[in-house]
Amino acid sequence: MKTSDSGQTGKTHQTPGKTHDIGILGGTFDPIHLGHLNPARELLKWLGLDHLILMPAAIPPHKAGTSASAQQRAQMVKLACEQEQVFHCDERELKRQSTSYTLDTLLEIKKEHPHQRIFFVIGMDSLFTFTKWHKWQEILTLCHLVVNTRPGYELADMPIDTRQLLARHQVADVAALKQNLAGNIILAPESRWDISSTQIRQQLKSGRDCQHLLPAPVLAYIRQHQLYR
Ligand SMILES: Nc1ncnc2c1ncn2[C@@H]1O[C@H](COP(=O)(O)OP(=O)(O)OP(=O)(O)O)[C@@H](O)[C@H]1O
Ligand SMILES: O=C(O)c1ccc[n+]([C@@H]2O[C@H](COP(=O)([O-])O)[C@@H](O)[C@H]2O)c1
Repeated sequence: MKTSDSGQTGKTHQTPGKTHDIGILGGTFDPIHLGHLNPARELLKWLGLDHLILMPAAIPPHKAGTSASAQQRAQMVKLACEQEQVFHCDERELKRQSTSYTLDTLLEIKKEHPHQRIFFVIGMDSLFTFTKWHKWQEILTLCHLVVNTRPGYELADMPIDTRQLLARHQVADVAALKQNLAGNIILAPESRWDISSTQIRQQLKSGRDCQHLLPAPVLAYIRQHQLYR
């Protein structure tokens, strides 16, 4: 598949008559799994997007390390995208030689698309640490945050910082979100997928079956390259 200068795969990004809003799901994707893809697919319709960008992090800011290399993780994301036209892989973070800060990525995208609204999609676990992210206030000047529910991370258990963040930035519905270019947080409808990359890595290591947890081509790649053993 062709890659454009921005590092994005060569699929069409904007369909005439459809929204030009940009949706991005960033992740370590070590490996990408159905807990990423299933809620992401449901979000498309809800947000009125025609596609979603999957952005593999080369050097994830808050993780001690990764098991698969950045190239292998990106390759698995690309395999997942080949299966579904609504997902596009953007490899720009792999091209930077530094920590994959979301702010840097958003600044680049905003420069390329100054008038487009950006929805940055995260899971509830990421929301709970968002106020520890690099220059998080500045991130909120560039995008809206769209938060997926995630088993094990309940609203009732949210840290005080997150509670205060939501008090200032949360909106109740997509119509309200679309009144602003950036700065809001919205909680997506309940979509519970009790799947994590950690769980998959552990299951693969102990020889257990994972085929119900990730796309078949991704599992085939893992086997072919003997990852997570
Ligand atoms: N099952 C899930 N439901 C909702 N969001 C998820 C789920 N799994 C991951 N996410 C979100 O997707 C983004 C990327 O996650 P990441 O690639 O770190 O996967 P992970 O399963 O959390 O990995 P690990 O277990 O290695 O920490 C994060 O914002 C995370 O919150
Ligand atoms: O910019 C930051 O400080 C920052 C801190 C933690 C996570 N992120 C981004 O959030 C996304 C999910 O991260 P992770 O570690 O849960 O895979 C991914 O795109 C990361 O680059 C970004």
